[in-house]
Amino acid sequence: MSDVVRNEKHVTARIPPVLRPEHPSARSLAGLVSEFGLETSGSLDGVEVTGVTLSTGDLHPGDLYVGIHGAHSHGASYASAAREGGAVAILTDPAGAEIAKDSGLPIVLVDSPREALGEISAWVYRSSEHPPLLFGTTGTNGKTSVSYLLEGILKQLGLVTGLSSTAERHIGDLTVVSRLTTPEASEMHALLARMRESNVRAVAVEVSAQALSRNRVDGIMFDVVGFTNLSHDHLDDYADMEEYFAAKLPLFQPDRAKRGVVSLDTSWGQRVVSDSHIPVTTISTTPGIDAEWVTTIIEEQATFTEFRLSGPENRSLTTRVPLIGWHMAANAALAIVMLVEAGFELEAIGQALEEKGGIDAYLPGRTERVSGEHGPSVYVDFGHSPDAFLNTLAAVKKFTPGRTIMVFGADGDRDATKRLEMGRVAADGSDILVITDHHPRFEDPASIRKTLLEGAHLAAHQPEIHEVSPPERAIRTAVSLAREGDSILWAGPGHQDYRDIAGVRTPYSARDEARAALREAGWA
Ligand SMILES: CC(=O)N[C@H]1[C@@H](OP(=O)(O)OP(=O)(O)OC[C@H]2O[C@@H](n3ccc(=O)[nH]c3=O)[C@H](O)[C@@H]2O)O[C@H](CO)[C@@H](O)[C@@H]1O[C@H](C)C(=O)N[C@@H](C)C(=O)N[C@H](CCC(=O)O)C(=O)O
Ligand SMILES: Nc1ncnc2c1ncn2[C@@H]1O[C@H](COP(=O)(O)OP(=O)(O)OP(=O)(O)O)[C@@H](O)[C@H]1O
Repeated sequence: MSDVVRNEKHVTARIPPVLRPEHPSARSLAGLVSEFGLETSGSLDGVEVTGVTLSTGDLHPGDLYVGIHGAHSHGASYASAAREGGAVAILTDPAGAEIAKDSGLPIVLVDSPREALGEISAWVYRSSEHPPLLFGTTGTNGKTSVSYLLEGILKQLGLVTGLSSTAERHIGDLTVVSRLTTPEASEMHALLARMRESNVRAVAVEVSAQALSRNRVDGIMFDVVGFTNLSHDHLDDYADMEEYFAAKLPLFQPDRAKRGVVSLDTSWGQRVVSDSHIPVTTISTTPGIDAEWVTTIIEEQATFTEFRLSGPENRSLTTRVPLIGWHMAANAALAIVMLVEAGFELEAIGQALEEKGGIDAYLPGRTERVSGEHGPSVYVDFGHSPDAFLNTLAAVKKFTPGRTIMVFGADGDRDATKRLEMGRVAADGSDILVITDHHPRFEDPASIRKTLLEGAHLAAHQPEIHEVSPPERAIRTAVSLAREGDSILWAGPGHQDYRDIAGVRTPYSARDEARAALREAGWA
């Protein structure tokens, strides 16, 4: 029951905690104000700051509470609550200063608190002093995978590592489930400070487009950044693909990163190369694409993909990634070249990997096989875009002598324009399709399913189609239809431990549901 919070109305999954330094050092507020040349009101005498937060829900005594103009309210309206919780001052914009003027807290004024947050948090937490090696990965698909693979290889090279991803944050052996893909800047710098306490030497950070648009990695200089690919997603946040692409680009500029590695597997990669102002090297898995590093698939098995990575000066390495699909080899190769760009010798990487027969990494909910020796193979995956479906279905089909059954739904209150294409790609690549619900949030799940069905009917290939709600029933339907030799791909939920139903985080694990469905069907 430790991951579950009960209240009178609902059972909700616990919101994971923010990782902060255990022994923060106090910094004088007057020092901060003079360092950044800021205007203030109220007395700063003797005020010491030990942390920074954007949210009263995460507040610690000694915090500088930062009031941002949010989508629903102005953070400054919680200034009194922040003071009661032990905040020592508020940093906000002029509108926020007006709102917070009677809170009794000293006010530090900036034009844009979000834009100031990264540098100020870095100063408070001293996180940019002697930083670890920092790797940042962006792109539509593969960010989490590249980050876990980077972390795995760095561990094999003997380093104490850290990870910030959609699924989890890691500090050495400590694991905490994530909230956002990329945490807010105040949380990011707190995380880096905590990592320093644990002697972390290298950190893999997943950087979403939203993070770049919302200043979440400000105050960080990445040693190497990587670009995986760009395809249709997040067009609820961005007007079109051009705008979505433009949101990713700042990561490849000198104020954020020293070097970059860009995959040319989607044509957007070439655009990153042209528009970046840092030294970049290129990589490709696609035959015929002219890149400095080339990945060639050598062998594909149900438990691994073996590939050769060849680069400049006749350097090459052959290794295995413990995952299926060319895209996972592409992710692993990108991670290796990012390490080379950070100064690791390819030969040393090869030797370290050889000791375990390849890359040693566990990626929760990324084409994760949850079935046993007998019965259908069941994979739970985090794919929630047409391109992710395409690649994952192709990988699963390679190891499926029988029929491919796909179970999926779509996010409510997120990019609705991709739903038709998700339905079409899913239908094209499967023999049986079970359309179900994912996180409906505040949308009507039946209307989401209707659009997915319409998309499925647009496909050139028409599988047997079932519409089953909720997903607990859908996976049981899929298992009941499956035979030995068939595969079930359940795309969407991946590692997640809850479903968002009308704003309530209902505890839920697709991996556990799938295992239960198999057991009930006698396939345990
Ligand atoms: C849409 C969006 O960006 N929302 C972010 C925003 O919340 P908001 O604007 O709705 O905040 P609000 O409710 O108006 O409140 C204003 C401020 O008052 C604070 N507050 C509010 C209430 C209270 O009691 N006390 C309090 O302190 C809030 O923390 C906030 O700072 O500011 C919050 C920081 O305080 C963020 O956590 C929150 O991210 C939400 C959770 C979110 O879902 N963001 C999405 C868009 C996102 O970033 N997604 C990407 C996905 C990437 C991928 O899939 O590849 C990601 O990186 O995770
Ligand atoms: N290089 C790739 N190319 C295309 N699809 C991929 C690639 N890597 C992973 N995928 C697909 O995308 C899904 C999500 O992978 P991953 O979590 O690594 O991506 P992500 O960029 O972190 O996604 P998100 O932004 O949602 O966190 C996988 O489960 C798989 O279906």
